[in-house]
Amino acid sequence: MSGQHTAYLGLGANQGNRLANLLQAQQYMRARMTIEKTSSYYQTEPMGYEDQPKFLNMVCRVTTELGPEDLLHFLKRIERRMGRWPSFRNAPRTIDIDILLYDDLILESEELTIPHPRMHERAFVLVPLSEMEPGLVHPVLDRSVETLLGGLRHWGVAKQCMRPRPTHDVQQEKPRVPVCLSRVGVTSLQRNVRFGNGEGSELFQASLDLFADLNSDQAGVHMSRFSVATEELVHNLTRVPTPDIESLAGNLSRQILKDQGAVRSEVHITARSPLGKITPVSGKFTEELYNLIGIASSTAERTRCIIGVTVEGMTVCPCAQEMVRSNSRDILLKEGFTEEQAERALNAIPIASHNQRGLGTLLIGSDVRVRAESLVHIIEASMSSETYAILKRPDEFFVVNKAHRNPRFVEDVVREMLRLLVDTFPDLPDDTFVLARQENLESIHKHNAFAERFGLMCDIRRELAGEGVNPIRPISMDEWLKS
Ligand SMILES: Nc1ncnc2c1ncn2[C@@H]1O[C@H](COP(=O)(O)OP(=O)(O)OP(=O)(O)O)[C@@H](O)[C@H]1O
Ligand SMILES: Nc1nc2c(c(=O)[nH]1)N=C(CO)CN2
Repeated sequence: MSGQHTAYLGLGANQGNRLANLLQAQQYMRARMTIEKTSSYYQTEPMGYEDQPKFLNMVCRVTTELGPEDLLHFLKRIERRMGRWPSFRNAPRTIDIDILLYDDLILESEELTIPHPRMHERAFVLVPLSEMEPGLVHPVLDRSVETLLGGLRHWGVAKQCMRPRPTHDVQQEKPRVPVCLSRVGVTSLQRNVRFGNGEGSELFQASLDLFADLNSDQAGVHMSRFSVATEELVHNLTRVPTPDIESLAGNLSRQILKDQGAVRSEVHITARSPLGKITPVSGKFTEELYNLIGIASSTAERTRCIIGVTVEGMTVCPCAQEMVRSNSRDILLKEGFTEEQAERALNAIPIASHNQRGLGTLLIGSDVRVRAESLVHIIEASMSSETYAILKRPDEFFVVNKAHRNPRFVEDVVREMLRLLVDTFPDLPDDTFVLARQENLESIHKHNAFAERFGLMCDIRRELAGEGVNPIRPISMDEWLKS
């Protein structure tokens, strides 16, 4: 037999920690099958040999590639691994796993009978099975599980509530330290998210930070329930594709606002995204990963969204390059070159300097849609050189040469990003929020170098046009999101 088969398995335990045994058995089973559905857990009176502790029973539906005999042997090995050794029929056990049904198979061999020869007379099998699939038909008796159960006189089974029931709600209690909190949240929640539309969607690995600002009557309590509610919300909203990262951030923030009765909510999503590129000289295809960023903030009145990217590139230090150049000039003069010859030589060849991996970030808050890929290209073009995941020798030379002909400080990169942004998107409205940031992982220092500019598009445009600086302090991202 090959392919996938559907089987129903009955599990029982009446020794040791019964629930732990049933859960452990399922964990072992997953190595060779997918557990598609499980019933509740039932406390059941022992049948057959009655002088023994009560059982905990459950059934599950699985799919497996194992044939019936191999499945039986696999299950028996799990039973042995869990400390069950052959004993008398119906004896107490740490775990018992029976094959109840296997596709529509009817089989009777020396070691295996399918359907299980006693399943139709056992309430500890039929009750959980009918909870899961009442209409399932016994292929030999040609009756549904529900009908078979109706024919049993004594059941002796009781559904178990496995959830702990706390006597009081700790999260609603007055805190021991009487200080109000401003906001609560969940950070670094890792999820796979889908972006796309009806025609197709792509899977991205994402990290989410979610916050709710508390109003005065909530501010005194803990709100740690937030994390449970939020995990569920994120699970539900990320199962289906969303058109883009800002829509997902917006949907999440609106829902948190509603669910938590918060004054304001804020969601930050970072997703690792691929972008295809061709290497500059060898023409090889490479896939670069960059961080796609979606931020949303919701109040009862409005939702503000920001989209952006963080991209890696390379910068060369202009300051060190100037020192090397001046030193090289002195050497050339000492060697007998004239001032003019030395200058010509220095202009003709690249000059050494230290260089670093730079992280450039551009964030845009606007109702006008900006493609993330466009921002990636703007950031890359603002550094000394873009970098590539794959570099053949000629590409490596190209990147080093380009970077050394194009030295830039972090401040230069930020200014260049803004110049290119304004030039590339002349239609972005004046009230668009912009943040440009460069962080260099310095190679000759132990610290990073950092520069940032945030504010409104109208002010940046005015400055770029040489029309002066707005005397009012530029609006920060936090202020813009809250405005
Ligand atoms: N459908 C089946 N599922 C599991 N074992 C089966 C099945 N049909 C036959 N057997 C055989 O029954 C043997 C005894 O099984 P097991 O030790 O589970 O018995 P038991 O749990 O004491 O009683 P019961 O079979 O009534 O549940 C197994 O070694 C196996 O060869
Ligand atoms: N309640 C209950 N009784 C049993 C069980 C069981 O799993 N539950 N298993 C048996 C032998 O497989 C015999 N008797």
